[in-house]
Amino acid sequence: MEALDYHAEERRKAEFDVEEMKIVWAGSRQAYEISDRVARLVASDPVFRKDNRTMLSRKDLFKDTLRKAAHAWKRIIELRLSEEEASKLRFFVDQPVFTDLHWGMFIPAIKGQGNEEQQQKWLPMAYKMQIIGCYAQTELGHGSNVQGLETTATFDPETDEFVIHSPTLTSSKWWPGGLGKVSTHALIYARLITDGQDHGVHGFIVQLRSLDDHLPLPGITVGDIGMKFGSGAYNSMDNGVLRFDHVRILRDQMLMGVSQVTREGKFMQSDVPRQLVYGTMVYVRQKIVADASCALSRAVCIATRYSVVRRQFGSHNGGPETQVIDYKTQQSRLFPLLASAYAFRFVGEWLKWLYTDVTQRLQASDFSTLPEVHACTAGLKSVTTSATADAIEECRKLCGGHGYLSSSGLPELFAVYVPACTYEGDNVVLLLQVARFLMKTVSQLGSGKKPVGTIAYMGRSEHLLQCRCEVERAEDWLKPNVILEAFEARAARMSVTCAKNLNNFANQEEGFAQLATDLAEAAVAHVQLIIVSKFIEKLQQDIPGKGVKRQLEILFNVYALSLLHKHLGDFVASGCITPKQGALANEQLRLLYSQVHFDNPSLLLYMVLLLERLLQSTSF
Ligand SMILES: CCCCCCCCCC/C=C\CCCCC/C=C/C(=O)SCCNC(=O)CCNC(=O)[C@H](O)C(C)(C)COP(=O)(O)OP(=O)(O)OC[C@H]1O[C@@H](n2cnc3c(N)ncnc32)[C@H](O)[C@@H]1OP(=O)(O)O
Ligand SMILES: Cc1cc2nc3c(=O)[nH]c(=O)nc-3n(C[C@H](O)[C@H](O)[C@H](O)COP(=O)(O)OP(=O)(O)OC[C@H]3O[C@@H](n4cnc5c(N)ncnc54)[C@H](O)[C@@H]3O)c2cc1C
Repeated sequence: MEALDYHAEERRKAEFDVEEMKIVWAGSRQAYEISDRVARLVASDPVFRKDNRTMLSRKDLFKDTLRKAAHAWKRIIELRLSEEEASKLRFFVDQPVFTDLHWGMFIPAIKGQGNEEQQQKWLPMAYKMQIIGCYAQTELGHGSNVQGLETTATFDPETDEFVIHSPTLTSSKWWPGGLGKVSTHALIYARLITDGQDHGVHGFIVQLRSLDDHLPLPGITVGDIGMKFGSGAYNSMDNGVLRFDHVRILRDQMLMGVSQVTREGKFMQSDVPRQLVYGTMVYVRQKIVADASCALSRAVCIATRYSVVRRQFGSHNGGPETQVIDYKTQQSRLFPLLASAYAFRFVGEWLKWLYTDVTQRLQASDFSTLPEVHACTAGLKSVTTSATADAIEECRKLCGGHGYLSSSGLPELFAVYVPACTYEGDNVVLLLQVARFLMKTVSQLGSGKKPVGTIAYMGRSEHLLQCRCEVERAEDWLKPNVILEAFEARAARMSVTCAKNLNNFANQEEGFAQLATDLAEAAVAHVQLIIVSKFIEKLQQDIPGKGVKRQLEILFNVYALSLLHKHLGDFVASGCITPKQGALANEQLRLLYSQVHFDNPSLLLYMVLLLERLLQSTSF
């Protein structure tokens, strides 16, 4: 049977309403219709072809990218696409490009950290792309440590200007996307200095290139930092280097939404947390979580199609060989990745709500949820991108030799995706931010301050430290409340144990440094609990369509029990489950794999109905 006929056959065998499942994956009927419409637009437009990407030189790849970006912008204007449709268009064009940073960071930073006048001045030009901006924070010497940045912005009261300067080689801005060739402006993060006093890092809008001839302005040295990981991949982006030699800008080019400098040079810190200067990073981190489910679904789609079609060994009496998807080892490697795509999809939907909620609260000067939002965006960005990067590599291996061919789509997907574990915050550094939040919560347990939201379970830690999971048979692991309690108990015990061990150190900072690995692991346990709990909440919603909810329940159990199996040591060491109960969980997982199998290609293939047309535009 031809591969495509087989797929059609598999779809017909689906035990659930594929059309309704597409809506679940998209988030809503409207979102699905937008995705489908934009996917067809991209797949049918030869300008957006992708099959030649890995064969182009860096220069031709970059020209091709600019051509695509210009064509995309033209189509957005012609078709009057909404911001959501435009964002989908960028997603399906599927090539890192300077507009990611213009729309994804430069504009959000002005909206989040600029005052009203600055938004009115800069946003209309940015929306019309009369200026192109980038987000220039990282330097050669500092990326993770933002407070270590060296670029200076010194106020000159004589002229009512800031002098932007790169005092050292390590203060050179290094990495900003869009900086190397395209951007006319940059959002520069620099040390604000007034009257000899250093007020820490703040944002400044600085013009880099002439709007007439695009040449660098006086005092500006700017260029591209060169080839990056793999051919094609992120080399379509002009990540750049930038140095300032006493460049003067007007005072009103400092973003003044969070803090201000008066005409007299007085520094004014608004009564808002200084960390709002980091707000753009929080915004992108929550977007990256949703993007993880998309990248993961692409890889899993390719690996499943291969696994359904590929046959190897097992022929009897000249009959067909065995489909590799029937091997238990193939299932145990592939199906948890399929389940993870859904898990990340749903937690990404929730995180988008959490971010929208905090944005509304900030407008009312309610900063109460800011710490939790920081912990959730940092932790979920870290856990989902690490898991997705590992999963893409696993999908390559699941496809045997063909997975290593560029035409499979996997090498390029891997090379484009893996920097997500680094940009927008190194994943370990972000886990340590989550750990800081957890330790602060545990330290306040006795204070009467009741933990709420995603950390509410910590308020039940006394119970959780004693509880034993009520599992006597494998099928007991199919109960969401049993799974949830196991994950809560594991996370609570790991955090409380770290907090107790920290008390053995006279100096908290020293303790935190010595216990950093345990703290990072406790952070992972907390974040995985959030993902599990949001999947359960999704299943508690009304989910229409024959068999759809049943399939999602199977995927939930595959996701949770495969994590439990992978981290069994944590669960058993923390006493919440016994080795025997762990074995029962693994037994249940095996049973689930056989259930997922019969629907898996349909589950997968409907997920890629949007992507299928795009995959056909590669040569895979
Ligand atoms: C029309 C066309 C449409 C097209 C659309 C296109 C759209 C595209 C969408 C784009 C999406 C994705 C594109 C991705 C591109 C990525 C490109 C990459 C960009 C970058 O990488 S930008 C640079 C990123 N850099 C970092 O992330 C740096 C990481 N480091 C830090 O964040 C900080 O240094 C730190 C948090 C690690 C430490 O900060 P520090 O000031 O030292 O603080 P601490 O002392 O640790 O903590 C002090 C207290 O502050 C709290 N805190 C810290 N951070 C935050 C925060 N962000 N929010 C709130 N609170 C925060 C911390 O918890 C402490 O609190 P406590 O005192 O404990 O109560
Ligand atoms: C493709 C790509 C695009 C990028 N785009 C932009 C952009 O547009 N704008 C921008 O400003 N930046 C950008 N960046 C830079 C990016 O934000 C930084 O690389 C990132 O924040 C990591 O910082 P770093 O490179 O200094 O790594 P480091 O922090 O030096 O990390 C190196 C190692 O040190 C470890 N480490 C560091 N600190 C600690 C600690 N306290 N405890 C334990 N371990 C620690 C890390 O875990 C890691 O293993 C981009 C980077 C990439 C790869």
